[in-house]
Amino acid sequence: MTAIEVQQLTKVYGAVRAVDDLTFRVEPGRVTGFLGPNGAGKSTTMRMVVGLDHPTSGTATVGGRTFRELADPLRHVGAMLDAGAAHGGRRARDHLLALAHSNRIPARRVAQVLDETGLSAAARRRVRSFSLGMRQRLGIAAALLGDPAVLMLDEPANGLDAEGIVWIRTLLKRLAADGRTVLISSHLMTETALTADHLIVLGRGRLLADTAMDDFLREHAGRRVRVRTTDGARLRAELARVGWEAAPDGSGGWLVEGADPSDIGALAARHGIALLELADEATSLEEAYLRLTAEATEFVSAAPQTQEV
Ligand SMILES: Nc1ncnc2c1ncn2[C@@H]1O[C@H](COP(=O)(O)OP(=O)(O)OP(=O)(O)O)[C@@H](O)[C@H]1O
Repeated sequence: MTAIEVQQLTKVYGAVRAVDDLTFRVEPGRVTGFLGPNGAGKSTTMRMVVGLDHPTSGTATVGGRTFRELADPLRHVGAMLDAGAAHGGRRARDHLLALAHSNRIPARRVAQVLDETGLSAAARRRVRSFSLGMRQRLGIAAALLGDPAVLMLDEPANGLDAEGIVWIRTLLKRLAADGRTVLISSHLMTETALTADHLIVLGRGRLLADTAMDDFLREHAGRRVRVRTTDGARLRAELARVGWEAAPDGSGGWLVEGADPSDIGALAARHGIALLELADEATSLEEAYLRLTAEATEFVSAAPQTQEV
């Protein structure tokens, strides 16, 4: 079982603390979404995990070893941090063959990963003729090449079409179900909600959350009920009497923040109000995430300044 372990990791660029005393573990067997606003430190953290950047202090290890200590690292960690990394003049197959050769990976893996990423027909084309989505697939093919126990992908769905997005979601879930460690950064909340089981959220280089997706939604999302009735005005008045506020949903129904369907159903029954619809509106990951990061921003701007910016 191979985990990514980040301990008291800090990276300072001049006056910017890009990563600030970060500690977390990415566990095998599940997809972990890595979230945070622009500039939160996600890419810097990932770069330190694969040895592309040196920590100012702290450690980032894979299976207890730093990336530089791993023999044939692509056989342990597959990373796609920059889908533009392949040289445009190279043919896709040759790019993968060179990577395989330098990491002592059998050449037959090249055909396998080209097939797995849907690029077999384009294997002999030069990378410069590839669309953004095809480059993305090639980056994922390179990450899969060494059949690694750990995968780390920066914005894996970037540039993929609808079919490609379903493909990558299914692939990532299967890789995690195989027992691999899968870390994906993303700004696509709906996609992350469908793919990830666990979340690590950063804000200004610091850890804001490290939690199961379900718990995250429960903790940071508000409850909300959508209700439609033949007598909206009366329902609204009765709700107001017991402290609930019903707001029009724009399509003839009402939204009641903070309520549970059973609260509304019981109240309507007591007053003989007919309900046409009563639905628990699951708050989206996007709303929960925005609430958390907004709280963090408020906290940061309200806190005393300890450093010159
Ligand atoms: N090589 C560098 N030199 C100077 N500053 C850097 C460098 N790399 C990153 N930074 C700064 O570090 C901070 C964190 O950047 P990083 O790219 O890690 O964030 P991110 O969470 O990946 O953002 P995004 O979602 O926009 O990709 C930012 O303020 C960025 O400007």
